Amino acid sequence: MSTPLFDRIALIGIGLIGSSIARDVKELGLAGEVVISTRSAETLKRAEELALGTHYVSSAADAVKDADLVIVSVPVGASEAVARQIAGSLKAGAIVTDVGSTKASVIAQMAPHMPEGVHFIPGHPLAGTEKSGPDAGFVGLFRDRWCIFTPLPDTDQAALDTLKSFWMALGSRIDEMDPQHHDKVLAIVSHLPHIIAYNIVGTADDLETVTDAEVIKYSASGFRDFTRLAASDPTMWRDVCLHNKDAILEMLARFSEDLAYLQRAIRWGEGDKLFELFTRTRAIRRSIVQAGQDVDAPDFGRHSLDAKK
Ligand SMILES: NC(=O)C1=CN([C@@H]2O[C@H](COP(=O)(O)OP(=O)(O)OC[C@H]3O[C@@H](n4cnc5c(N)ncnc54)[C@H](O)[C@@H]3O)[C@@H](O)[C@H]2O)C=CC1
Ligand SMILES: O=C(O)C(=O)Cc1ccc(O)cc1
Repeated sequence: MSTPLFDRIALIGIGLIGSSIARDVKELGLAGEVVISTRSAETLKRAEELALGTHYVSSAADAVKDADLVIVSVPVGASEAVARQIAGSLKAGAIVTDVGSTKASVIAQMAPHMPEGVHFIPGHPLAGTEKSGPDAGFVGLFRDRWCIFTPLPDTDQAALDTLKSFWMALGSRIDEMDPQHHDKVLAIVSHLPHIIAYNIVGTADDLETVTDAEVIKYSASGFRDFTRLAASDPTMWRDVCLHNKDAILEMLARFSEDLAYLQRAIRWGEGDKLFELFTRTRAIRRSIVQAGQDVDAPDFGRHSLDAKK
């Protein structure tokens, strides 16, 4: 148990990410009170059954009253609606943060509504799974994972340090980035892989000459990896695509060009070109593994870590 960092934390949205934060806060004793609010009554009831917080309220505005830290964990397209709901009830000096997968759009949606004296600090934990909802969260999700902050130019350093201490208490490694740069980096390392996964699984489903039953029966582990990503939450990923449009389209254009190069090399039997690319990409995988960031089957790996405690 740590000393509480905050008297009262408000969690707006209690799905995979919000509920994982709640579980860590409870396990580590990081807050005196944890007030939970979410859009649907059914999810709020489930959060209460799981005892994720200390108070459960249907209104986001009521939830943030007197909160020292407010964490918004909703699909990025809902950011503005939440900012509007909470703006008038925030306590002076409160820290408001989010966990959204895109940053420029979340800032554009939320910052204009934040009152003077409230510290709005956008954040993004690079940790998750393909699952969603309050049952999907677990203790330790953020351990040894990066959490990237994209502070605004006038961000208060003391508030930023406090927020960093919170995420470090959850075990995260901390980085800071410009929001536009964040959105480009994430477009290639996270958003494109999901889009490619949705696409390849869709293509397999549409084939006339190979049945769905054969795809399921004979799916090799490479295809299975894609199906895991392609099982990710449709609302969340629709919002990511719509709210990081420019960076995703830029990366997709590069990707399509490179795919055409590969297609041509296969057509013309240019084995040396294929061999050169496959050798280069193998080295990237090896450096990821060497850096200790091999995160195969992240959810199962994490659960087994927890089970050993
Ligand atoms: N799933 C993942 O692996 C990761 C997700 N993220 C980001 O975290 C955020 C939350 O994602 P998850 O927890 O995975 O989603 P989730 O679908 O598990 O949970 C979303 C929660 O938001 C609530 N919600 C939706 N619209 C709302 C509204 N207008 N007002 C209040 N509550 C609302 C839902 O009731 C639910 O409790 C998203 O912005 C996502 O981009 C960040 C890192 C990883
Ligand atoms: O499940 C996976 O492999 C993920 O990549 C999880 C994830 C999804 C979205 C994020 O913004 C960060 C992490």
